[in-house]
Amino acid sequence: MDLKELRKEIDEIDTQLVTLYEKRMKISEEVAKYKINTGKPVFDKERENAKLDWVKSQVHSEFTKHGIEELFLQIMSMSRKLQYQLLNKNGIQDKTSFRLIDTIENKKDKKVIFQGVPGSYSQIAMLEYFGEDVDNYGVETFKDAMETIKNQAADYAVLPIENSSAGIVNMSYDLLVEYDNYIVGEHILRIDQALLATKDAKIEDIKTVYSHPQGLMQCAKYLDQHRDWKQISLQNTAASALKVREDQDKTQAAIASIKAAETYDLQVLQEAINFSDTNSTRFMVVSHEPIFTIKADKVSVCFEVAHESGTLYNALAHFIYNGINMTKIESRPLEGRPWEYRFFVDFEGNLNDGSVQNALMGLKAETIDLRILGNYKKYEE
Ligand SMILES: O=C(O)C(=O)C[C@]1(C(=O)O)C=C[C@@H](O)C=C1
Repeated sequence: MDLKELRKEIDEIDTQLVTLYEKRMKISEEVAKYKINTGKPVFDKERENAKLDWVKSQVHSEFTKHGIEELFLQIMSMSRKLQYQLLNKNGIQDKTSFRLIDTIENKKDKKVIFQGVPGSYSQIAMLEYFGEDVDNYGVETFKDAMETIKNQAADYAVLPIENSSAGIVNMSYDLLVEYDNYIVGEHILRIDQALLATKDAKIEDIKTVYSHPQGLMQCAKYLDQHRDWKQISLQNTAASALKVREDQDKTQAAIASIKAAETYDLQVLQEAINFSDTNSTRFMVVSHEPIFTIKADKVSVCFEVAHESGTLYNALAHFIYNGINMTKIESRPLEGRPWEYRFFVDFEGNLNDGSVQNALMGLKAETIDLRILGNYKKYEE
């Protein structure tokens, strides 16, 4: 047979497949109506597994068993998506506990905390976001910040979540899971690390350099040129500046902000020592209240998936099939369960959008412990 004839045969089979697919989806619509009336969940894992076993038993080679399984996974996934859409149209939404408010821009009269001492990047980010005259104070650890917000002793906390050169701040991710606090805003700060020392110090005097591990990492190339310097990690960059000031030892230096040099009356021995000239840190603004505004255009969620082939793929399919743009995915190890992970996903949208509600409904049914971490306005310069 020539190619033309073979393609004609394929076209005939495809015509049947398309007709059958449409017919199947129409029945899925009827199933959705039944489920709307009875409250039965859309996702029926047992039924899907039985179906997959059966279709595999109908074909012969390993290769076609795998292919038919893939095909039916996709078909049933589309069928579920259609059903979630219909449920959503009928006003059956997963009630998120999020409350729509007019604005969080009313930042006056709010008490805001940051982690660290004055002069820290967190404080600078906080002042840029909330304004110079906001009522604020520093707490010692990230956990203290989350705890203070939980107890409502302050309204908002500003914590770093990611640096453009050194990557995510693990602690912030883990604390978002541990606490029922929510992201209500974000701010990006350009980070220019400087080498600070006492007023009488010269570069040749330096023997020890203090900073936050991220500060040391961001300046790795510069520190490589001074291999004889001992590197010591401290709680944060500004705390390193404070140490140098308190010790008044000209062999010590700190990697911190220029603002920290002003705050602690130190000398800037060298400016801009970070290796990336676009070095910046993204901070999150956290509140105890699950609130969002109509202007919010970014959603952060996290979830676990069963340790089975295809589960993450199927979960992420809810973004694709709802036309949602996923902007980030991260994973963090699960405590006590080696080599298992919790996934953190950021995507564009508002909790009021039908497509977002639809995706969340699907995700909730098909993942484990889905948490909506926040819906907030994306940072814009
Ligand atoms: O049988 C059902 O309950 C359906 O909703 C149909 C269907 C399918 O398309 O085959 C879709 C979703 C369920 O998870 C199981 C099966």
